[in-house]
Amino acid sequence: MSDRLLPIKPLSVEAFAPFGQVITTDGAHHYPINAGMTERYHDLARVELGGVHPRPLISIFRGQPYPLPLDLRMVERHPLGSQAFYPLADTEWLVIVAEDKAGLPVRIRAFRPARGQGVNIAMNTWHGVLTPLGSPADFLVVDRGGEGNNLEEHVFDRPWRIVG
Ligand SMILES: NC(=O)N[C@@H](O)C(=O)O
Ligand code: NI
Repeated sequence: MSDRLLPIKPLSVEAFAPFGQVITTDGAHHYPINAGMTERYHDLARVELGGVHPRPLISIFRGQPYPLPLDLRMVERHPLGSQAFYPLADTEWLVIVAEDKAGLPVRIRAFRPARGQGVNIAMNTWHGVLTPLGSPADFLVVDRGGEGNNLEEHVFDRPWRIVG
């Protein structure tokens, strides 16, 4: 039983700003295209592609749900690129991120996105892996491909318990 508890907060643009961007149409710059038949919500997040011969990847992650309370044992980061997740259906899920201090994750946060929200996790930002809740869910993922190692993991000596 972990003695370190982590509350879940609602995801907001402001709270997530140190970790990347919230992908949402709320407040986004948008304009009509295709003779007015389509509205473009433009340039919602900053895709970062670093390292050697980088290229953007578009994938679908079919995530299995995690139970709450959840014992978080590991966070990871991608030193060579950002990673965006957008749910393809109305899904309960968590976004777990942390600040970095001397190469270690600190001040961990757990956010619960609202319907219509996704995230773009900035390059080299500590985060938990994709964490659906309640039922399996598909997410569109945009991240970085190319040469080099783009994954660093940190295993906590004591897990953090994320409570509902
Ligand atoms: N490893 C991988 O592709 N997925 C993780 O990066 C994740 O953030 O879920
Ligand atoms: Ni990741």
